[in-house]
Amino acid sequence: VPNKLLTLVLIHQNTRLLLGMKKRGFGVGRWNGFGGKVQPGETILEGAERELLEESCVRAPDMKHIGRIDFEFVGEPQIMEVHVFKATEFEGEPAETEEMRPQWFDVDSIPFHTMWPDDVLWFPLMLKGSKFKGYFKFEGMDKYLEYNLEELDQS
Ligand SMILES: CN1CCN(c2cc(NC3CC3)nc(N)n2)CC1
Repeated sequence: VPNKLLTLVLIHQNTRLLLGMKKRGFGVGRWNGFGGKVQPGETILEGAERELLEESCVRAPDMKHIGRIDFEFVGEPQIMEVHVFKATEFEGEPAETEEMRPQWFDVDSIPFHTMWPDDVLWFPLMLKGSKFKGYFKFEGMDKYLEYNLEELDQS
């Protein structure tokens, strides 16, 4: 079964990080970056740009691909392949949409208790500018059984 291609965009400006409260669908009730499914005929980057605009009303032309995390769920054959992007600049004003309610957080007070449980493990890599590759095996929505995370050489 081919992987499900998904995107996740974080906007990290100095000491603040833009997150959105997911208002419906997968991950509802958790703070996260912005993203969604990659559509046929678009690149992963185009998908990330499209979802960011749809979900937050901002554009981030400088977004860079910084990582990939594969998520397996016990009992589910399709792996979720999440491509993570980070941007520092953005155009427009973050605004609430049907999907997301945006809010700025200080990087020292990220609400990990109301986020996906994997985030506390890889957000530090994202914040310090590392490139990374990860794998998590989840059982249900709140627990992972296994994981690995590696920082990749930037050289
Ligand atoms: C389109 N979205 C983007 C974000 N994404 C996830 C998933 C995730 N953990 C996986 C166990 C679910 N953790 C974060 N931070 N984001 C799922 C798909």
